[in-house]
Amino acid sequence: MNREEFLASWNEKFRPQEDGAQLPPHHHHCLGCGPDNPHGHHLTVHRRGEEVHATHIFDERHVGAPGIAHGGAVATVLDDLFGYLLYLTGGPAVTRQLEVLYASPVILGTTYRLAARVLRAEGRKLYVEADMRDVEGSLVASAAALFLSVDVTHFDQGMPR
Ligand SMILES: CCCCCCCCCCCCCCCC(=O)SCCNC(=O)CCNC(=O)[C@H](O)C(C)(C)COP(=O)(O)OP(=O)(O)OC[C@H]1O[C@@H](n2cnc3c(N)ncnc32)[C@H](O)[C@@H]1OP(=O)(O)O
Repeated sequence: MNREEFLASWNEKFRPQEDGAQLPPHHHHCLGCGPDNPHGHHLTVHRRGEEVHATHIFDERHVGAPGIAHGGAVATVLDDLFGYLLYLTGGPAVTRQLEVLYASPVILGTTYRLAARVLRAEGRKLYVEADMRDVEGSLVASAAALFLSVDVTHFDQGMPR
């Protein structure tokens, strides 16, 4: 996909998304949500009111200590979920700062529920938070991040020359 096609597909994704809708992946090879990335998490995310929700099971590709998800893999999923809030706020932004609290080990092969929301927006700054819970509702991890809105030309930096 060249730059123009990529840009067109991204603009299409920013159309208003109905409550309950499954939101589109950032792109097909995104580490968090791209369906065509064999190393990725293949996150599936829905809009729930002013939040975005996902259910996720970490597997052997994400192992840190035996049987337990790597903290970086957990951070990846939380960061990517934040990237879905951009469909609600309506424009591209990137992570400037990310803080993760690991409340308890994330066990491979276990279902977790994630939710993220915008706390506040100040100019280009978007303050967001997320939590990840087990099916009983106990908190296993939470995250807070600052996203900064960017012009689409930001993504030109990664385009093949
Ligand atoms: C061809 C097109 C295709 C499009 C296709 C799109 C695909 C879209 C995929 C998305 C997928 C998402 C997936 C998950 C999200 C990632 O993973 S995003 C990837 C990881 N993040 C990055 O790569 C970002 C790397 N960092 C940067 O590029 C630059 O630092 C940034 C974020 C653009 C900011 O640069 P900058 O604009 O020069 O920022 P700067 O002027 O220093 O600061 C701006 C303001 O923020 C304030 N600020 C900065 N840091 C802080 C802080 N920690 N606390 C408080 N204030 C702060 C500054 O004081 C300043 O305030 P003002 O002076 O304006 O009042």
